[in-house]
This record gives sequence, C-alpha cells and structure tokens, in this order.
Amino acid sequence: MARQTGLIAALDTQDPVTAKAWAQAVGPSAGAVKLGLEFAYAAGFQAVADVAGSTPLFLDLKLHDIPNTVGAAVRALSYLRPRMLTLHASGGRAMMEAARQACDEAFPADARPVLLAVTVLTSLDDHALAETGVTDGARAQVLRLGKLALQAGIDGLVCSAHEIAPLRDALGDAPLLVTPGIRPAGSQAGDQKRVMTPGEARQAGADWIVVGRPITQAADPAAAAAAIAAELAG
Ligand SMILES: O=c1ccn([C@@H]2O[C@H](COP(=O)(O)O)[C@@H](O)[C@H]2O)c(=O)[nH]1
Repeated sequence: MARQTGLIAALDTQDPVTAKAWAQAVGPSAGAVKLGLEFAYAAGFQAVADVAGSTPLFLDLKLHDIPNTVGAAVRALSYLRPRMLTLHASGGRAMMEAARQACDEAFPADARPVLLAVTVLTSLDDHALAETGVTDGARAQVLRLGKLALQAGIDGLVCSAHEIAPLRDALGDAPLLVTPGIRPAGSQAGDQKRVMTPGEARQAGADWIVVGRPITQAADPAAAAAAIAAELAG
C-alpha cells in the first residue's frame, strides 16, 4: 500500500517574529513545524511554545547524553507537549530506553511524543563518517543504529531518503521514517550530502520529509511550501 508523505517545515532562525511568520506561511502545507537547537538556544522554550501554537511541534533537540540526564531532560520538557522529539541513536541503548521510560512516565498516554532516533546526520557522506571511525558507510551505520533504536523502544528514525529501502527491508513497515536532506530540483544542497527531491523521497516511502532552507530562504516561503506539498501529493 502506498504511504502518504507529509511535510515538516524546519524553522531555523533565532528570531521569534520571523519564526512565527514562517509558521503562518507554511501552515496550509505543512503537517508540523520543526523547531530546534538554533531557535531554542536563542529565543528560549517559551518562544518555542508560542511559535508552534496549535500546530504540531517537532522538537528537534537531538538529545545525546548519559541516560540519567536524557531521561531528566525529557521529563523537564514534557510541558511543551511536542508531537515528535529527537535524540541521537549513537547515545546507545540505555540512553534511548531512559528517554522512552521518561516519556511513558511524564506524558499522558494519549499525548506521548513520537520518539525519533537520529541515525546518521544527512550532512555526512561516507568519507566524513569514516573520519569518525565508522568505515563501512552510512547505509550500514543507519541500519545498525536503526535496529538498536527500535529494540530500545524508539518509534521512528531520522535518516536520509537513500536509506529508506534498506530500512524497510530490514525493519518492516512499522517504524516512522523521517527524512531531512530534501532538496527540490534546482535548489542548493548546501551542507547536506545525502539528498533527494521531495518527489523521490515520496517514491522511496518516506513518512515525513523535513525541509528548511528551500522554504525559509525562498522569496515566497508560502509558495515554496505549497509547491513541495503539491509534489508530495503527486
Ligand atoms: O540528519 C539530520 C537531522 C536533522 N536535520 C535537520 O533538518 C533540517 C534541515 O534543514 P535544511 O535547511 O532543509 O537543510 C535542519 O533543521 C537540520 O537541523 C538534518 O538536516 N539532518
């Protein structure tokens, strides 16, 4: 059965007014807004809540620390009621289990966020990954960390669209697959290395694509988001 692919708009800025304007612009096209390290560090967590408003919040904090600290952090941010929350799979099984346990304890059952484990950042190619000591390539590492994350009770994975097919072969249909590194045809890749277009990611079977600068740096962010949503609709 064909999967539906939704758009998450990454609102990477330090300015709450800009973020709010972008959130309104993408509202008709995006299923969630993503606020992350840049915005939270610059503007604070109350601004995160304000910008998201009633739009589902993808809170991209990429937690990565010892299990006790990550569990405590998850409890501390539960008041924000994120719909999705990220952590790094490379933090290990115990860290991910601590995050899952904290979610189960700190959130009401019907408001538990979807926990997403970042496997290999989409800004890394095989060469950059080898410099960190992982020498068998991004695909193998995504599969390794993806399996570990699911064993630890994580709901879904952040990966590039290139890894969707091998992940589905290995892990089946259940895990939610969320793919940044998305570039509409003709747009700049910038620091992203493992990229696909929105249409290619949809064909590959992404549940969600994450798109930032191709929307936020466009002359008309609302039109850019609408064009991506149309490409996803096929
Ligand atoms: O592997 C990852 C994990 C997270 N991201 C985040 O997604 C957006 C992408 O923004 P673009 O401007 O479309 O490149 C950004 O917020 C990253 O922090 C990622 O790119 N790759």
